[in-house]
Amino acid sequence: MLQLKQVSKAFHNGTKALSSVDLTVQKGELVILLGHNGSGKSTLLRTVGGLESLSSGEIFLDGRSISQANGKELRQLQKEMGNVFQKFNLIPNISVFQNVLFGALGRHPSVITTFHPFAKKELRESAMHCLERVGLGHLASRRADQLSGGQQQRVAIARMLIQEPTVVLADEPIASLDPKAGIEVMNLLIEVAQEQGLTLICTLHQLDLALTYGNRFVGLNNGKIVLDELKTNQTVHSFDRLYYEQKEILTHV
Ligand SMILES: Nc1ncnc2c1ncn2[C@@H]1O[C@H](COP(=O)(O)OP(=O)(O)OP(=O)(O)O)[C@@H](O)[C@H]1O
Repeated sequence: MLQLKQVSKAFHNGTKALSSVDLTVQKGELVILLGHNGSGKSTLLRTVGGLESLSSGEIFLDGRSISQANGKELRQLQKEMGNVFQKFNLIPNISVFQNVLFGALGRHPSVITTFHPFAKKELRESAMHCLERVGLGHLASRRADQLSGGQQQRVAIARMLIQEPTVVLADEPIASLDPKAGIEVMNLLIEVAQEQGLTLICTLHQLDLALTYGNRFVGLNNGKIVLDELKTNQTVHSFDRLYYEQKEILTHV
């Protein structure tokens, strides 16, 4: 379980990106974070991921504080949280297979044992299994920069899977993709999250896709939570209402 308690974040330039955010996400929930540009979505994900300090408040993963953790504790917590970014962040001039192995560094923290040509058989099998899971086993030896955007994001998902996280933080994972590739990647992300019981927090700008994929919707405006709804039969109607009556608080679609 992930818990944000009265989380606020102000940057040095005075921008208040998050204000008194309270949010509890249960294991296995698929939360879609909505909000217009600058509403605080990325900052929220970065604070949960321990990449950004808090101005006040506290964040817990299964009762352990992320925001108060020391270096070693934070690295342990970060191993349990996988990231998928808008920019795929692959290493361009090495193979797809080696990019996936990079995700295992959290579990096998020695670069030598991870990347040695005779890296542990179990680790190599695991990387191949993750690549096959995202439908790219046949491209294992190809250079990462020779893949399409959709394929690169699949590799990023395989790299996240080998890490064996319990929580996945996905920041606009399909924003760089064309609509068809974007839907394929979202389908994959949701499938693997459901298969493995992962908790997913994903920012999206498209309300229609949010409704398709989320089972809970959290809306941010000016760093504050202004919407928190579970998906029910009524959700579509409530979104219609929110969209037409208060669309400025959600997303410009
Ligand atoms: N490192 C930083 N230094 C100063 N201000 C920042 C920094 N990062 C973000 N901000 C500001 O904090 C606010 C929230 O930004 P954030 O990136 O979290 O929004 P967002 O909802 O993810 O936006 P987008 O949809 O455009 O990605 C914005 O006003 C932004 O300009």
